[in-house]
Amino acid sequence: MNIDSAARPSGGFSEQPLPSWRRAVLKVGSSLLTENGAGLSRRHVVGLAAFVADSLAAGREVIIVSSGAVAAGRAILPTQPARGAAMAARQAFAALGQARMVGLWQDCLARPVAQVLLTHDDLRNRRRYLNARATLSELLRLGAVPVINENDTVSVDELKLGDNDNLAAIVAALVEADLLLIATDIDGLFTANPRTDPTAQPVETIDSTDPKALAMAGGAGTATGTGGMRTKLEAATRAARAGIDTVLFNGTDAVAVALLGAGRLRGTRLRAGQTRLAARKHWLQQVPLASGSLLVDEGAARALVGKGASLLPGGILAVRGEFARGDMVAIAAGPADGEQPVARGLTQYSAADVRRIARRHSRDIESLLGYNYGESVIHRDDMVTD
Ligand SMILES: Nc1ncnc2c1ncn2[C@@H]1O[C@H](COP(=O)(O)OP(=O)(O)O)[C@@H](O)[C@H]1O
Ligand SMILES: N[C@@H](CCC(=O)OP(=O)(O)O)C(=O)O
Repeated sequence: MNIDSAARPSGGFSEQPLPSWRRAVLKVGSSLLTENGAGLSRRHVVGLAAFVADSLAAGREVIIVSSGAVAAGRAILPTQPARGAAMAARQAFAALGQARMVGLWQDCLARPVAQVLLTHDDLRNRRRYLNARATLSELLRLGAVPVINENDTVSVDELKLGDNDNLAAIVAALVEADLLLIATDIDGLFTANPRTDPTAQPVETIDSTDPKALAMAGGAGTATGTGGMRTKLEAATRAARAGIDTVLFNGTDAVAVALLGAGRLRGTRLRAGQTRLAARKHWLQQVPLASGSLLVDEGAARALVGKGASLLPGGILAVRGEFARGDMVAIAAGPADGEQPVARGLTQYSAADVRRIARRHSRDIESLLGYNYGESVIHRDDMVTD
């Protein structure tokens, strides 16, 4: 690709390698989908969609988190909200504009686009969280492009995620993305908001959790945006906790967008400082144990500890107590008078289900239960050994 880096001023940012990735979440802010608050515009979406299409063609996976529903809806029925009803008006605008926003992505992408609307509740409730994860994996397997937004029409004030930067970080952890790409209307992070401080300097790379980064960030630059740099840095911190790097770049800059496709970043890299697996294992250690537990045979215990294998139903001898799908359960092995803790992990099946599939082959799960959530009861990535 021949990219003329000198074609456009870059706010002082030079080029650096983009961290390598196979699955990424791309967050696109309202300012990139709208033109001065006057409804949707494809101007910047076309370039971002081309980046997505090229990435898919190269065998990568991209999940889009897109804003713009409220801005689109506001332009469809421009009206002043009734006094005290700003929230209801915003929710109504979101309902009006959502379909058009997703339609815009579909217009610009040849692959089928799938609308996914999430609320804070969906992401806090472990069963719904796991189901959202399963749906997104299936969409990716089918070759669709998920376009996610917050379900603004049903999100109540105190439970709202409120900004799509944080939503994108949660989704990145949910789908175990390698990278969170945030497209916005500014070249990257500056030492202060350059729209108000002419001495602001570009920051090309910084640790996501460095308190200096958050101190630099100000609010939104336009009436269309929500949260400004602050929510982007919160999102980077959140992604870092899952071991995911974040990059910020200017989605209005066609050169910066094209560079991404060539594995180059002109913008800010926010480093996670730990690998995804290390972050996940650390997080798993912190999750409280459910009251139930699993007793496994010696062969299964050896496979878990020695080979880092997943726990299959065939190696489970007994189920103690009760737990739900998604709970953290303890795994033990050994004779009744000398059981030893072996590992702990997030179970794909409830206690009642495991009682029915214990000692059986994974291929029998579907016929025994009438459904299946995968061949393992606990996947190795969801497990830490004691
Ligand atoms: N330190 C900073 N560096 C860069 N931009 C900043 C900074 N502090 C505040 N901003 C503002 O953040 C804006 C981007 O956030 P926002 O308007 O919410 O965009 P989006 O719609 O893409 O989420 C920039 O246009 C800028 O005005
Ligand atoms: N869910 C809202 C977007 C909220 C939001 O975070 O906006 P932005 O800061 O522009 O990414 C919408 O679709 O309009």
